[in-house]
Amino acid sequence: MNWDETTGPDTEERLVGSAADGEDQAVEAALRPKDLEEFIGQERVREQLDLVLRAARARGATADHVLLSGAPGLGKTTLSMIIAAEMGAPIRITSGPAIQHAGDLAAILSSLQEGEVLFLDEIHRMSRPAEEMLYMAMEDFRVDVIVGKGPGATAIPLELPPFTLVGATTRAGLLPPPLRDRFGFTGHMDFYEPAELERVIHRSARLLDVEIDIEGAAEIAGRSRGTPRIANRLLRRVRDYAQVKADGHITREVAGTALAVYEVDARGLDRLDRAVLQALLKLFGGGPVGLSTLAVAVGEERETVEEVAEPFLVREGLLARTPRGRVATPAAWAHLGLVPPRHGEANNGQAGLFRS
Ligand SMILES: Nc1ncnc2c1ncn2[C@@H]1O[C@H](COP(=O)(O)OP(=O)(O)OP(=O)(O)O)[C@@H](O)[C@H]1O
Repeated sequence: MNWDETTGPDTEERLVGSAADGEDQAVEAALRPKDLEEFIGQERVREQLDLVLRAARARGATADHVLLSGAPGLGKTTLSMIIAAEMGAPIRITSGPAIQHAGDLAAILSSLQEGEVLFLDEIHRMSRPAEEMLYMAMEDFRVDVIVGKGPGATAIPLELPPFTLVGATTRAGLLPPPLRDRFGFTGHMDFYEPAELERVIHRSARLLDVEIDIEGAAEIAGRSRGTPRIANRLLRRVRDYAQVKADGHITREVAGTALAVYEVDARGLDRLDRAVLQALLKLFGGGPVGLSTLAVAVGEERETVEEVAEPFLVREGLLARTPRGRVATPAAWAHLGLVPPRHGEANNGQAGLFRS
């Protein structure tokens, strides 16, 4: 697995990675729901946002600033586009890392039209000076543009048209409180339930003109790690398999066999996830074992194990991070079909024998 110092472990090649890859970007535009009605799941956020937008429309005002928090691929970009569509407003899309200097932000803000939605993805990764400029822009629709340098520098105030900022972040807790407080509405997006992902898959299958039955969609949904982006990606890979190896129709069997070929198991674990679990169970008797030792055992970087594999394993209740090290849960033994060593049994590397 590649490692990029600026962005962390490269997970793009993973079929179950939640970041968008090139193919996702090309297809996602066609699969995005266009209004709140079409947006599946996230009932509470949807209902609250519906009220915020209806009220703003009734007042003839620009909608309040909105903060969306949640893991990648849960629909934050989609929802920002829906906000713009529901308000009949244009949208400008940018991201925190793209704004290196306050001047970059000033250029964007000063070119916004009245009522426009500005979507700022990864807002927690914006530079500090830009962030401070954003405070004033959000509150007073005004920025101070600094002209010149040193003692002779002067701040020229610039009025902005009212706009709606939609900020997206993986964790709202990462935002400085002064920024967080300037959002009128914060929506937290949760992972999706399998039944909701089934609806996402049926909808995407319809749009992609793919035949799929109820059990086929359920099989893909169960392996999609609660994430619509992954559900759509798995659907496309299963469609390929169905076209080449079956009659194009996706059944439970076709989906199961296809995803076995791609090494995505029944719970959505891929090869890396299973390698980590297998090392933990078979080599270390279920732990506790230190992260670095575990990483060496699977031949990966420590950061890859910690940031790529572990979050999902922890979320699934298969692995626990404890002060003494990583520990497998009973569910991990069951998932890999292994028997945990009995209490007091020596951990001599023989633990974790396969059940016959
Ligand atoms: N509620 C939903 N209903 C149907 N499809 C959805 C839903 N949420 C997301 N999707 C689909 O999942 C894909 C990813 O969504 P989106 O790009 O909005 O995620 P994101 O949270 O903005 O991800 P990132 O943080 O990586 O930018 C899109 O193709 C979209 O169509």
